[in-house]
Amino acid sequence: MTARLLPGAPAAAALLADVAARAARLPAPPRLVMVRLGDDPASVSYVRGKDRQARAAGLESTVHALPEATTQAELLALIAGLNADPAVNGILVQLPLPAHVSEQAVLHAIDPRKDVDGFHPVNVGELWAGRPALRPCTPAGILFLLDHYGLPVVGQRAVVVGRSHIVGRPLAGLLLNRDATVTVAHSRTPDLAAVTREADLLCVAVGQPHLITPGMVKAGATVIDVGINRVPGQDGGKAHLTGDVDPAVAEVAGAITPVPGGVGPMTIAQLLANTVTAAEMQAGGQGTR
Ligand SMILES: Nc1nc2c(c(=O)[nH]1)N[C@@H](CN(C=O)c1ccc(C(=O)N[C@@H](CCC(=O)O)C(=O)O)cc1)CN2
Repeated sequence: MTARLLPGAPAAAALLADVAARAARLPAPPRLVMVRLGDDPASVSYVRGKDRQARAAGLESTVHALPEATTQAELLALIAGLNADPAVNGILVQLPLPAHVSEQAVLHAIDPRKDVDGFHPVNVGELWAGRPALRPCTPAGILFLLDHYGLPVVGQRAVVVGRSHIVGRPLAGLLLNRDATVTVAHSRTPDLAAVTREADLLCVAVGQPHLITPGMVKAGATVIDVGINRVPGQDGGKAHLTGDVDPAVAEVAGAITPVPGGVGPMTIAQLLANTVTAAEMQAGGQGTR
C-alpha cells in the first residue's frame, strides 16, 4: 500500500479563494503589517512570500525590515504605534528574533485583536478554553488541510510529537477542540514508538530529520509532517529540505503530507485568513468561525 499524498497547494488555494472573497466584502482592504529584524535568509524568504500572497489576495501589506541591532525598546515603540493605528488590522513579528530581544516581551505587546499569529496569551487562553479567537497559523492550516481532504478528526486518536508554542501545543488544543483524543509526546517521552503506533492521526513537529520510521506508524494512519529540515546534499551535492518523517512511512500510512509542499503552504494562507478575520472582528462582524 502507498499512502494518499496530501499536497498543501490545492488546500491553500481553496483557503486563499475564501480569503479574497471575504476581503472583498469588507469596507476597506484588510491591512497586514509585518516586522522582521536582521537578514536571516529563511525569515527574509517567508516574509517576502507572505507580503506577495497578501497583495495577491487583495490585502494591503507593509513590511518593516529593521536592522538586526534594533533594540527591544525600539521594537516595542513600533508595536505600540501599530496597536494604536486604526488602519492596521494585523501585526506579525517574524520569528526567531535576535537573542538580545525578548520574544515574550514582544509577542505580549501586540494587541490581541491584531495578533494574527495567535501567539498572545489572551489568544492562547481562548484556544485552550475552546472559545473563538485568532489561532496560530500552522496548526490552524493543518486543520484546514485535513478538512479539505475529508480526513476525520472527531473521535480520532491523535498523537502530536513536539510541544513548541508555534506548532505542537496549539495543534494539540485545536485537535482537542475538534473532539480528537489527544496525546502530546516530546523528547522526554519513554518508548516514543509505542505512543506513535497508537495514532490514527500522527502529527510530527520536532525538527529532527526522519525521526519517525515505518515501524512507528499504525497501518492506514494519517501522518502530518510539519518538519522543515535543511540537510546537506550527499557527496557535495545541493542541500535539500526533508521532513521529520522518513519517506518510507508512505508504505505504511493511509495518507501523508509531503515535505516540502505539504503543511508549509498552509501557514501563509492561514495567516491571510487570520488577517481577514481580525479585520472582520474590528469592523464589528462575525470574525472567527
Ligand atoms: N511570526 C511567525 N514566525 C514564524 C512562523 C509563524 O507562523 N509566525 N512560522 C515559521 C516560519 N514560517 C512562517 O513564518 C513558514 C515556514 C515554512 C513555510 C513554507 O511554505 N515552507 C515550504 C518550504 C519553503 C522553503 O523552501 O524553505 C514547505 O514546507 O513546503 C512558510 C512559512 C517560523 N517563524
